Amino acid sequence: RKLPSPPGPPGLPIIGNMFMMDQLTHRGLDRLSKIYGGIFHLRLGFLNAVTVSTPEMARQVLQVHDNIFSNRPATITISYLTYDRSDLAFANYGPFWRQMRKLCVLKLLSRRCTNSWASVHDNIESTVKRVATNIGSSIDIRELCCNLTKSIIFRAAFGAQISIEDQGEFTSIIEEFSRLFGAFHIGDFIPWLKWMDYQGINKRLKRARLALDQFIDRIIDEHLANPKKVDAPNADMVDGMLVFLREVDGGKAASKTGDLQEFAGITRNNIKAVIMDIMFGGTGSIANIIEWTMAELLKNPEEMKLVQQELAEVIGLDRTVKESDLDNLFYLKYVIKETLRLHPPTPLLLHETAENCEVAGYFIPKQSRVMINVWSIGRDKSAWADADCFKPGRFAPDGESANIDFKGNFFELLPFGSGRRSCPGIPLGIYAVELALANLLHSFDWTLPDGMKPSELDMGDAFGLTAPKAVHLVAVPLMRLNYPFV
Ligand code: HEM
Repeated sequence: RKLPSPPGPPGLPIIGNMFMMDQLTHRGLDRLSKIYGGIFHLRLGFLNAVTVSTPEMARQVLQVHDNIFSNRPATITISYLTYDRSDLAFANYGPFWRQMRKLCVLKLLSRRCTNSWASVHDNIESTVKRVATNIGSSIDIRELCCNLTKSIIFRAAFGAQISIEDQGEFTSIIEEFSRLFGAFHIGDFIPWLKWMDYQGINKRLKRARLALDQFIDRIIDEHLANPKKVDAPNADMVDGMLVFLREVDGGKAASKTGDLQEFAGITRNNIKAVIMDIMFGGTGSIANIIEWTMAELLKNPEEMKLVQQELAEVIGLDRTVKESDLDNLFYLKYVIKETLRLHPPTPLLLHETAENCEVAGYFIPKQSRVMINVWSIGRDKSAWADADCFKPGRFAPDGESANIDFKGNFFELLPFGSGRRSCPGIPLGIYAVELALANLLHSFDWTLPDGMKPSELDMGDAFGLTAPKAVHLVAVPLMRLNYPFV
C-alpha cells in the first residue's frame, strides 16, 4: 500500500518550501498547524521536515515509534562544532550515545556531584546579596539571571578556581558558537551547493573551534596536573571526565568499578563537546524560566501574593530559603509548571527519523527532520482549559490538571521532552530554578519600574535556540525579610 505524505503547503521545484524559512519558528509552525493539522510536511530543498503539534502526535513519535524518532538532525555547522557529533545532544541514537548519556546522567549531572549543587546554592546566595544592595533601583532581571546561571555552570563544569578573565573568554566563545548555530548554510538543504560559502561561515567555524580547543586544552591540562577523585566534594565535571580518561590511559579500565570499560575511548574532543552541551543545555534554559516566571507573577499580582504567602508561612520572615524548604513550596512548583507550559525554553524539539515509517496513516521517509512544537502543544485548546491564561492553580490537588507532571509522562506538557532523548539535566535545572525563584520572591517584594502597570508588561517572545522574552524584564526590589543580608 502506498501511503500519502502528511499534508502541507505546496512547494516550488528544487527549493520546495524554502521560501517559507521565516515560518520555521514555534509561532510560524503553530499558524501552519491550524491550516494543515497536527502533523504536516514541508520540503526544504532536499530535506523533508515534519512538524508535530498535538499531544497525540507527540505520543506517536516520542513513545509509539520512539526507536525510529530518536536520532538528531545535525547541520554542517553543528557537525563541525561538536567534533563530528562527539557529544551527547547531537550524537545519533545508538551505542555511542548510550555511553555518553550514561556518563552524563551518572557521573556529571547526578545529585552525587556535590560541587554542582553547591555551585547552585552559593551563586544564588551571592546573587540575592547583590540584589539586597540595590533596593529601590531598577534591575535588569535577564542580566541578573544570565549572570547567575553562567556562574553556576562555569563552576559546576570547571571548578571554583575559574578566573573572571577565563569566564569572559569562554563567554565570547559560547556567544560565537550561538551565532554560528543560527547561521543559514545552503548546503544543509541542497547538498550539491555545499561548496558555496558566501557568508564566510566556514572560516568562522574554524576560528571558533580553534578558540575552544585552546581554551579547554589549557583547562584540561590544569586539571590533569592536579588530579581529583570523582567523588571529591570539589570535583567538577572536567575532573569527572578525566577520571575516565586516566583510567583508560592507565590501562586500568573496568578493573575496579566495573562500568569504566564502557567509557573506554573517551577523548579530549568528547570532553570539549560535552562541556559545550552542558553550557548550552544549562545556562539559557534556567535563566529563561526564572525571567518568565518573574514576568508572569508581576503581570498577575494575585498569583504573586499566593506564592509569597506560602513562602512566609513555610519559612517565616527571618531567614532565606534552604534546599530542605523546597519540598514544602507547593504553590511555587505549580507556578513554575505553568510557566513551563506557556513558555517552554526549548519550544521546538528537534529529532530525525532513522528509518522510513508510518505515523497516523502517513509515510515519513528516513532522515526526515522532525520538529515537535512543544509551545503549540502546551497551548492546545483541546488539552488545556483557558489554554492561554496563566492559571497555576490548575495543578493544585483540586485543579483540573492535578496529576500532570513535566517529566515526559504527559504528552500535553513536554518542556524537557520525553523518552530516550529527554533532558538529563532536569534535577540540577529544576533545583536551580526553584531555589533561585524561592529566594528572589521570599527576600524581596517586586514592582515594575516608573509606575508601569502589570497590563502594560510586554510578554512577547523571541525565537532562537531558546525562546526568551523579547524585551528584558526590568523590576524594582523592596526589602521583605528581617534578615541582615549585608
Ligand atoms: C531547567 C531547564 C532545562 C530545560 C527546560 C531543558 C530542556 C531540554 C529539552 C527540551 C531537551 C531536548 C529533549 C528532546 O529532544 O526530546 C533537552 C536535552 C538536553 N539537555 Fe536540557 N533542559 C534544561 C536544563 C538542562 C541542564 C541544567 C543541563 C545540563 C547541565 C541540560 C542538558 C541537556 C542535554 C545534554 C540534552 C541532550 C540529551 C540527549 O540528546 O540525549 N539541560 N533539555
